[in-house]
Amino acid sequence: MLNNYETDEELKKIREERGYSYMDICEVCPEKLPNYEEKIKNFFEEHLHTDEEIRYAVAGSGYFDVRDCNEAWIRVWVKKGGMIILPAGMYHRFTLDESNYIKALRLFVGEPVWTPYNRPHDHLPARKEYLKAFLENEVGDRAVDAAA
Ligand SMILES: CSCCC(=O)/C(O)=C/O
Ligand SMILES: [Fe+2]
Ligand code: NI
Repeated sequence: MLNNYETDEELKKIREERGYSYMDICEVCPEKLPNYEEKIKNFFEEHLHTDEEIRYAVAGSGYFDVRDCNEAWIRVWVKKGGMIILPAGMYHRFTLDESNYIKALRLFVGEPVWTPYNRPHDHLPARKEYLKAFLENEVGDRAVDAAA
């Protein structure tokens, strides 16, 4: 469990291993997040980014929704001490849970780019590379399993 994100050794190791040079804090609640209503609406629009989205919950909790290979939603409940890494090009959305509050570390490789591309944005290279790296492999794996 993360105690102090500025000194935590485990987090330091993850940052070094994965090259997460940038880190800041994002608090999601009406009092702390400027333009809260607009932002929370945008977070819940299904979108992708051209880089990884990395969030580490230091307080509160929230839901990250992603889709399985049949397009069904999978809800990931990220709570205090939990980390999520969404690959570049993976569609997702975010919403708060009943606690109505999350304080998350945002990590990034280099200068951060937070631009969301709402679905559909299948023509982006990041989307094509994501499909190639994850979904095509998975289909390939199943074909091998079926033949075994
Ligand atoms: C928990 S941080 C707020 C959500 C966010 O930054 C984002 O990009 C959701 O997709
Ligand atoms: Fe996002
Ligand atoms: Ni576009």
